[in-house]
Amino acid sequence: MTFALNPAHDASRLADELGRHKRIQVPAFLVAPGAEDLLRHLTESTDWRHVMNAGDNVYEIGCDELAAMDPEQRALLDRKIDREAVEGFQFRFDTIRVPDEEADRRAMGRLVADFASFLSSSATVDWFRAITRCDTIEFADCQATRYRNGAFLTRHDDAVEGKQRSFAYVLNLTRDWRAEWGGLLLFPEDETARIDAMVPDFNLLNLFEVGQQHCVTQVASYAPRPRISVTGWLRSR
Ligand SMILES: O=C(O)CCC(=O)C(=O)O
Ligand SMILES: [Fe+2]
Repeated sequence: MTFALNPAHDASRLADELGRHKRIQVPAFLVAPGAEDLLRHLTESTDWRHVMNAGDNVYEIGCDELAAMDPEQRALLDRKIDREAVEGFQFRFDTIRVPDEEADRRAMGRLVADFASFLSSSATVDWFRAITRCDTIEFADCQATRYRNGAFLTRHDDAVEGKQRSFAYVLNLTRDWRAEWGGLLLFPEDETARIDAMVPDFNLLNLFEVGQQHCVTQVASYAPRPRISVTGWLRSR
């Protein structure tokens, strides 16, 4: 599969909106078959890793190992994570990571790695530079994420020393999602009483400037499907 940007995007309108609001949503981001293939590929993938943090440390475990955990140990882990999430930075979700280097992406030989290469190609980087009015962007890093029931990511601002991230992107792939299923991207500093939510949708790109507090609300216990996306940051080297 070769990926292509939807030719109907109006780059200067998107750039104006992003300049004004520091975040935009771009529906129908890819020419549709590319997004369909990516969703199928990720839905069928069996090598997802469950990642979670304890303070500054990140831990991961195969999703099959998580499922096979002793129930008491699992309950302890869940309780610890929930306690930390109350006011701290905490996350738990599933990931498939894509390496940053083009040669390693090729060697990975998977559609999600091809997508990362497409995002980092000179034509797509030029498009991102035009939309963001940020000429320093050189490549996109990339991971697939899957938020199953109970997954979440508390507020944070994506600014990490040395990573040179300018904008975050999230290509949402899940179809027919309902807001009450959770998995909403929120910007909690907007206002205290009333804030906007970005609801997942198929082939919908969210793009936002690094430095804004944001979070992903917990996917409800009753959500019938996982929230699947491909996400990362536009970076310079
Ligand atoms: O999945 C999303 O909507 C946002 C993800 C995010 O903020 C992150 O991975 O840092
Ligand atoms: Fe983030």
